[in-house]
Amino acid sequence: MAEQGTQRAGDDAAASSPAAGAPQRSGVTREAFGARLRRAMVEHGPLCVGIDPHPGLLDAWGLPHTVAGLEKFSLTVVEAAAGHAATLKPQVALYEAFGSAGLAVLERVLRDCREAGVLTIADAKRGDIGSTMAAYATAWLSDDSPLAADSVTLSPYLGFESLRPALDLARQTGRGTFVLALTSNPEGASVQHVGGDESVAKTILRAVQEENRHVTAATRENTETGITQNTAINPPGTNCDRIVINRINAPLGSCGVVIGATVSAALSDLRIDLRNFNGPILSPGYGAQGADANAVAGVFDQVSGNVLANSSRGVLRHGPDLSALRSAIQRSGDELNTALYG
Ligand SMILES: O=c1ccn([C@@H]2O[C@H](COP(=O)(O)O)[C@@H](O)[C@H]2O)c(=O)[nH]1
Repeated sequence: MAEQGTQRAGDDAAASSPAAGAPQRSGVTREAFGARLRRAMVEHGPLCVGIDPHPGLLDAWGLPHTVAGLEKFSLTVVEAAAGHAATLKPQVALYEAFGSAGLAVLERVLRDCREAGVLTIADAKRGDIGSTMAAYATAWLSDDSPLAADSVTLSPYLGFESLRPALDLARQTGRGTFVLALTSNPEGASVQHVGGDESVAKTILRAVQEENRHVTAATRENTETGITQNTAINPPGTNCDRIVINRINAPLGSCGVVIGATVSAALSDLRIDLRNFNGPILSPGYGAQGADANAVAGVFDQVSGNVLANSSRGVLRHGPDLSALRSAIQRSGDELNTALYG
């Protein structure tokens, strides 16, 4: 993990103080997740590679359905993706399926990512009443936990404020959260699309935006004054739209959302305006679920610089050969770069 910077753990672009009442941690100095993610996206582009060791993929890779097979699969993905994608997202369920030995493999994966400097999103989709939520928060977001990741996915359907222990601990330890807002699966509509103009999804987006309120002023200032061109994505001389350049460089909050690349119709039906959204948007649905890079760009045209598009099976099917897998990751990253940043 890149533990650069000398800010107090959890500080974002502008000052923010740890929420009162949240547990104090060991005080490792770590730059805020939003800032670390922004840098990773500038350096490596908007691709998140999912580590989803499905039984069918283990078969396709010629690996046994054992803990050894799980480990070989996972570490191959880490090796192929490190330095070629902004983040890695292990799907926690597929490790839990192997019991405690599977979780030990996940601990190793998270540790290896940290050592390789790759940011992680533990896709655990946790959500519970506040007192239990505190234990989930400790597991995924505290410095001392063997399962600590850079960020974790959260389900707000016990009420957004039930997530408070995780939101606060993430801020204190310089980690991040991704809250489910509009998931990529069709069944999500029966909960998330309810409420018309005041849909459940819109309420979640508003709550997340409020969590990141301290980045708004900095973003506006950045857009008005102009900023350094992102030379990794837009080499000097590239004729790019200045707004896109600014979006790519704009500060990101550390609290993000999950919005599927498959929900374009819902975004317009529910009249959701993402223009001022100030956090990262993790977008599954690219690849195996049918959305291509242009579809991702179309869904998020107002906020392209905030998008982290996940592909799991779409790239994983190119393994087990390391160079074939890495090439697939690079191809996906390149097509997303072109589609989202022009
Ligand atoms: O709305 C959501 C939230 C999470 N996911 C997860 O992302 C990956 C997608 O895998 P693919 O193979 O690229 O389809 C998987 O881990 C899901 O649990 C999602 O798909 N949609």
